[in-house]
Amino acid sequence: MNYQVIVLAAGQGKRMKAGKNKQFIELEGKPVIIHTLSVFEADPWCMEIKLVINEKEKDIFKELQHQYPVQKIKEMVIGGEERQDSVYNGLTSLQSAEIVLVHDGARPFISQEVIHHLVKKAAKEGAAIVGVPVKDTIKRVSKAGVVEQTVERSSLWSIQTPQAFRYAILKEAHDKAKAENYLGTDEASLVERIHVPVHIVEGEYENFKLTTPEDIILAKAFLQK
Ligand SMILES: Nc1ccn([C@@H]2O[C@H](COP(=O)(O)OP(=O)(O)OP(=O)(O)O)[C@@H](O)[C@H]2O)c(=O)n1
Ligand SMILES: C[C@](O)(CO)[C@H](O)COP(=O)(O)O
Repeated sequence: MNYQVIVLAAGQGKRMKAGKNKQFIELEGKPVIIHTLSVFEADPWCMEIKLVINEKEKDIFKELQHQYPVQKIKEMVIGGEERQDSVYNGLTSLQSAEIVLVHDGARPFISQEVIHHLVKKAAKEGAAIVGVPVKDTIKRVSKAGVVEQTVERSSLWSIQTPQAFRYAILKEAHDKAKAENYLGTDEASLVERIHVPVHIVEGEYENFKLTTPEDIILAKAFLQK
């Protein structure tokens, strides 16, 4: 089974407060983005990687590509203002595609096993995403900081990437969102708006997104495991 993947690295990493794009933070001597790309480079099902970058960081990424060559990157794509714009640019740069995955460069611990479950599901159903059941008790809280409700947890999932779709479905969802100025936090939220059922594949808690400084401590601990 084959797929193409859009790997997103064009964000600023503001919440990480590292003074640079969090993709360049080193874990065990290698930048985060290289850890992430290595998973797809090693996966025989992955035919092509579209790496989406910030125009201003082109030279840094070219240097990285020189230092850590990734054969499946045929070209780098320039991202946009919002994550969704970056995905769109990656998507429209694909010449032809059947199954497309979208993955955050900031999730370096995705496993090949989960990717394969996801790709099989997307090939069968058209749309599939990776998630894990929430572990905490979840409450709805008012703006004044008072609990309004304890939400029933059994149907709540924390959603990760990769998210996988038949190309035509993801393109239609993005075109509609663009036309209606809708901004979602993930691809599935756009696909839900064109009424295509999105299937969940249970993933791993290790596939967390490096978002704030504590995540780097966790990532280092995870790599030493
Ligand atoms: N315009 C954007 C914004 C985000 N991303 C990518 O989307 C992924 C998930 O986004 P997030 O964690 O929000 O990353 P940042 O935007 O970098 O972080 P922050 O929101 O803290 O600035 C990251 O790999 C990031 O590089 C992107 O390609 N283009
Ligand atoms: C797509 C995503 O990784 C799913 O968890 C996430 O929504 C994107 O990042 P953000 O932290 O919501 O900006």
